[in-house]
Amino acid sequence: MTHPIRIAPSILAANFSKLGQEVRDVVDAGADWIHLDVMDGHFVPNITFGPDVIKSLRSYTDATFDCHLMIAPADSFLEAFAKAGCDILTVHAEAGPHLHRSLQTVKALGKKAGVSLNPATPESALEYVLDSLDLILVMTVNPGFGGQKFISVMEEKIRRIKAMVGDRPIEIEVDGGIAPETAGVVTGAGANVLVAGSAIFKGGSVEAYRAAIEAIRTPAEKGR
Ligand SMILES: O=C(CO)[C@@H](O)[C@H](O)COP(=O)(O)O
Ligand SMILES: [Fe+2]
Repeated sequence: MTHPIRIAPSILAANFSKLGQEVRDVVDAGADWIHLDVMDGHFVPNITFGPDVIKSLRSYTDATFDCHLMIAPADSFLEAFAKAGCDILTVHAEAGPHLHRSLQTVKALGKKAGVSLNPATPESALEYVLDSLDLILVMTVNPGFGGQKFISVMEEKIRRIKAMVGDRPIEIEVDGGIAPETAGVVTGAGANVLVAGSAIFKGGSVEAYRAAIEAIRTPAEKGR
């Protein structure tokens, strides 16, 4: 199944003092989804924001809220993120303790379910949960921070995941170091959702965001 290319700006790189306006501006500039990086200072060595901040952003746009949960364990917080207005809840396979149960909980909350894999985690971790998934998030950097370099061996991993997915209607998302230079590489390997933080938010205006999104979308479309 072929999904459209989607550009999902990560607000981790936005101006946190005016997040609502940043979300509105980047959607006006052509963003398809808003990527929300939730970090707990335990699963990853950084802390960001939780469901209350997401809830306060919900009134700024109808765009899909794509929530990347870098928290362990995630299960006791899933309901709060669902109620905050997230559309997709992605948990890490490494966060445990029961990945299958986490995915069933997300589905029971009426949300789309995603699994993310750290760079060192093999794609075989997905084998027995494939039929519960709406999205697979391939980390192309180690999670925790924006502005890191794309790990090029992840191209092969995306390719293998694309083959595993087959005809299932699962979206393949990539996250970390996505920029005009890497966009075509990841879509050529099979990804269709491209998260980008620093490559989009560096400009600070709607016009700059529009140019940055197009600078990723064009090679992403060509790379397919
Ligand atoms: O999940 C993460 C980092 O853990 C990402 O979503 C980053 O926010 C991406 O930032 P860039 O690499 O695009 O600057
Ligand atoms: Fe992310």
